[in-house]
Amino acid sequence: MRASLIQIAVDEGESVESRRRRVSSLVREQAGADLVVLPELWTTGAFAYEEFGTEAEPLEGPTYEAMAKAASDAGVWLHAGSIPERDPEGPLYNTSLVFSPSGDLVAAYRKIHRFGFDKGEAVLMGAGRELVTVRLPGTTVGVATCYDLRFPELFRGLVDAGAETLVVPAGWPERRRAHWTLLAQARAVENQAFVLACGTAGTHAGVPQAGHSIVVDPWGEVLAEAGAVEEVLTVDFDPAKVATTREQFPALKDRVLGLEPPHTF
Ligand SMILES: NC(=O)CCC(=O)C(=O)O
Repeated sequence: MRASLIQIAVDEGESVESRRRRVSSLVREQAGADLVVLPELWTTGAFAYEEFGTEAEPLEGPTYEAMAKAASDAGVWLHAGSIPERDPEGPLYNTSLVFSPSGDLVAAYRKIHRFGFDKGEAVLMGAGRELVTVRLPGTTVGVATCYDLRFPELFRGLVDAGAETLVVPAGWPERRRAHWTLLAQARAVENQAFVLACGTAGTHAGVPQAGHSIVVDPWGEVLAEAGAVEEVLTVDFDPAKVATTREQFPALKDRVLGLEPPHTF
């Protein structure tokens, strides 16, 4: 299976419309890949809080239209990263979109863990409540977004739902790049799954982005890692390695569930 992670530079000098056109072209150039992955909130930037409201779009808005067309033009499965979604009956959401090679929307995932503690995304957006997996030929993909990477129970839920490949679009800052790499490897090892984590490059809202998109195999080996600037990271991987890893080192089968409540002495 060939995956291309497009690590987009999200800088303030470029308009959303221009970036959308540029990203559409980049997706089209990936014809021949099986799966293409884009980062989190690449239209605005994950830290450009002031733009969430002004650039929010309905689920089937301009980014949906552009990405559906780009996926079908390229004939690829496209995890189009996330958009600030305006729900006509609710708050904004940080929503990921997944398209089939014919350009049909096959999944939408509203980010569950919002970043910012008492500001930013955490107060400007609503929280999703549903885990999402998508059946692709050869592998079941579980989706999560950026800050979700810090919450192992979400990923274990995806594995329990059949996920073998974990796809994580992000807008991760340079300041915490060490956490990004470590957490991507940890989620791969503990879940014996591939992790495809696609971040942004550039600087927006004064926050330099980490880049360093990464693909990790179920044994925790880094198959490919991007640098700091905009780049397409292409990797070939064998989804069957999930089953062999889980058979040969069956740690997932040793889980002990339903423990008694803690005993405090
Ligand atoms: N956009 C995000 O979710 C940022 C997450 C982050 O910076 C962190 O977890 O650290």
